Amino acid sequence: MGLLVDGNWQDKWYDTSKSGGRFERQASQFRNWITADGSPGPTGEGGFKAGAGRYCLYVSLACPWAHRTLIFRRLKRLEGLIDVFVVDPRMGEEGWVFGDFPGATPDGANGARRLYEVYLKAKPGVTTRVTVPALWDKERGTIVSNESAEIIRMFNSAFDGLTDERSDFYPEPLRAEIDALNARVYERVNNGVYRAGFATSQDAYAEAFRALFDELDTLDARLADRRFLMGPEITEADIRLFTTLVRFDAVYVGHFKCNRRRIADYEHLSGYLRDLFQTPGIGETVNFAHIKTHYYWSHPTINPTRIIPEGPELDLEAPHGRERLG
Ligand SMILES: N[C@@H](CCC(=O)N[C@@H](CS)C(=O)NCC(=O)O)C(=O)O
Repeated sequence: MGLLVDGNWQDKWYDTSKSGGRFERQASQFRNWITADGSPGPTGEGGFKAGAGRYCLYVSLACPWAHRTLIFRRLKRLEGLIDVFVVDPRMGEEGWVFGDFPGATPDGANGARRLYEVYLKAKPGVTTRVTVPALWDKERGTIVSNESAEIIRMFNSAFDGLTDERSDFYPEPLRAEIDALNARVYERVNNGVYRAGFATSQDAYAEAFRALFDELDTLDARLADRRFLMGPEITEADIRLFTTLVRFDAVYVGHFKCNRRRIADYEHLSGYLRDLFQTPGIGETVNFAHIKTHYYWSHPTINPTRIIPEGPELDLEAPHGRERLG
């Protein structure tokens, strides 16, 4: 775990000393957008036109943020257009590296050994954390974006002219409601588990823990009479929640001490998680070996022995009976 400072790699854990033990996630730095015609997107500069084979994605199969982009790539049928390179789940003193863990790949675009080399190629002298996902442009030799929330929006529409896939996970009439829900879920759930797990004071942990479980209760109630968060159809909000829920019982309950309840114990969230897992294109992107190995191996301040638990047994394949909900 570390970061680049003026282009130099420094092996450093998150600094929580100035925030009362609270983990504060830094904003992503590369914020350009791929668009259908290459015009600029909401942030950054233009010149990133959608094209087959021009872009590739660096991901970890362990990472919930990168996982969003993998699901969108699949649901939007972009596999033939955008290659994926998968880092080793064991993130050590050199940060993310390309290694030999089963299911990891070499860097087929830049031949790097460590992901930070790719960041340096994009911007020599940069000061940044080196995170996944990162969307690479082979033509311009730079990172288009390392912000998953924006990469999934690009995938949702920018390549539609090149595929026959017209599904829309961010439909116009639902946008305001999706944005509002995303904001709560990001703060309290997606990032909430990290705020609990990376807290270095009891108060910071307790604060994150309570907000997380209060929000899970609210979401559970919301799902009592609707199949997905916005109703009968899957939207971006579901995919964003899914990648946290699917890691919850396997990792966050134990490793991040998010243990008031398991997802399996929730009346509606449990079936909802199974429903999404069994949706074609979604379950196939889940790799529990990468997920468990990453968290339990890569955070020595939390788990110094690096022992990876054998359990739990999960039954995500079980029937969920949610089709009848509108
Ligand atoms: N805001 C980013 C966050 C990405 C992120 O933090 N990824 C983690 C993996 S789960 C990472 O690469 N962490 C390495 C680090 O912070 O040094 C996004 O959503 O794309």
